[in-house]
Amino acid sequence: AAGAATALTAAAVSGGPYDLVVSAGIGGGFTGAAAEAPVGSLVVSDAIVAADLGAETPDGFLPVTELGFGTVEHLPPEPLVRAVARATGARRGEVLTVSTVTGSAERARALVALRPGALIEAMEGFGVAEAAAAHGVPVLELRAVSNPVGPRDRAAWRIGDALAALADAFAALPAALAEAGAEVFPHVAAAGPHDLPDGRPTDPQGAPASAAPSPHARRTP
Ligand SMILES: O=C(O)c1cccc(C(=O)CC[C@H]2O[C@@H](n3cnc4c(=O)[nH]cnc43)[C@H](O)[C@@H]2O)c1
Repeated sequence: AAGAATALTAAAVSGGPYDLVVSAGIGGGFTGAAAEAPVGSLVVSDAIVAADLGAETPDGFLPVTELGFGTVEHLPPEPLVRAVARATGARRGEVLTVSTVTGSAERARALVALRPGALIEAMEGFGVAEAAAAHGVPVLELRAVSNPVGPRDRAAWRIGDALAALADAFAALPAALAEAGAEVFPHVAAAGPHDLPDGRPTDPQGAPASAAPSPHARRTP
């Protein structure tokens, strides 16, 4: 989140602001719920949810929104979610941000009871989404399932498989961005294909046609 905030600020100050923030990585897939995400599958967020941001009370968990401040979810643009799900084959659902990796079936059930639309949990998305929201930039979370959510079993983690699925998804992302196009990025479409901040031409997906790295497609820590 700190890296995303810093990169967004630096880009805005230098006159080449980002058009989209993507929080990507591996995560734990919920199983046994109405919808589930098996190991190796991909999930694209239709909501990025801070699942444990709030207060515990004798009567149960209260999200910060019920305490009267803050927010617990950010909603990526629907046309973008649709296009990314189609282009990558990802399941679409809620991506939970937690501060502790879930380690019991009881906690997994509690999370699904709290957020029945949850497909996957990870640790960074909500903070990244907060940074994007502060800059008015749309955000998306894309996760590949490395492990089932539930009793801790490090031997069951399949990080290599998940990262391979994520790399495949990124290869399909430019087509999804082009499909979502003007609906999600009207200012980019209005600027035309030759209007990158440094004047370089773009390819049909809006990426720089040259081999040089794009100011619109940078990675942050
Ligand atoms: O439990 C361990 O022994 C252990 C060893 C290495 C790494 C971890 C992590 O917690 C890595 C967290 C990292 O991966 C994402 N992630 C992956 N699976 C989950 C999950 O089931 N719940 C939450 N986060 C997960 C997370 O976003 C971090 O980037 C643990």
